[in-house]
Amino acid sequence: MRTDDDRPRTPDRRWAGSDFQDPPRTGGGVALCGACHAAGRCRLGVQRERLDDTGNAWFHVTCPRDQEGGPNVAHGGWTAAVMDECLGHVPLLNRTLSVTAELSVSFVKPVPVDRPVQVRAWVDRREGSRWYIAGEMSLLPGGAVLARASGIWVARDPGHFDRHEKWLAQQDSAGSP
Ligand SMILES: CCCCCCCCCCCC(=O)SCCNC(=O)CCNC(=O)[C@H](O)C(C)(C)COP(=O)(O)OP(=O)(O)OC[C@H]1O[C@@H](n2cnc3c(N)ncnc32)[C@H](O)[C@@H]1OP(=O)(O)O
Repeated sequence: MRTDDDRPRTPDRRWAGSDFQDPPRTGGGVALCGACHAAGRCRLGVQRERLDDTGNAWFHVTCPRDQEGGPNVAHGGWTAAVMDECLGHVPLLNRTLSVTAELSVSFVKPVPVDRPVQVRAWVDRREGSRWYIAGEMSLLPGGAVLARASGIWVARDPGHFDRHEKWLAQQDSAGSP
């Protein structure tokens, strides 16, 4: 009987012909990752995104109730994931595929669930293939800062995921230690 562990690992047809630099987007302009494409929405609660003409990227986000940690506040993992997602969309909004190499998050205040918050993200600088990106999450409508993040995203060519599949197959064929 086939199990999840021996399913074929080649990317399925959702990615066929994709250049990974122009992923599917929601009506609110939100770029969708693989699992969220299947769900038809960003499961983290990112509802709108846009890049303005000064280089700032703006995101409207609501923490879903199923990401609650303490009473009525977000799990810290949700906050970190949203900052990874939003900051990682900045290269995509500039038509560049990248992956997160480093991410640092400061949790300034608890993030309320079921209440819209805003994330602003921007490029601090670029060096070689590295994008140094920062951002902050703030409460609406007052603008109190809830979280700050910064990190490094590394630009990748579209062969990144194929190379990973080959690397993984090599690991598997090497057998257990
Ligand atoms: C698809 C549509 C979805 C659509 C929508 C989805 C959007 C999702 C947004 C969230 C993004 C993610 O979570 S991505 C998922 C989480 N991240 C990952 O899976 C990444 C896993 N790590 C890796 O693949 C690798 O370690 C890399 C690519 C980061 C680095 O690989 P590498 O083999 O070392 O690459 P290499 O060519 O030697 O180095 C490239 C450049 O990166 C620098 N570099 C390498 N590692 C690091 C590091 N830890 N911190 C800083 N810089 C580093 C090197 O100095 C070099 O700079 P220079 O000399 O070129 O200047």
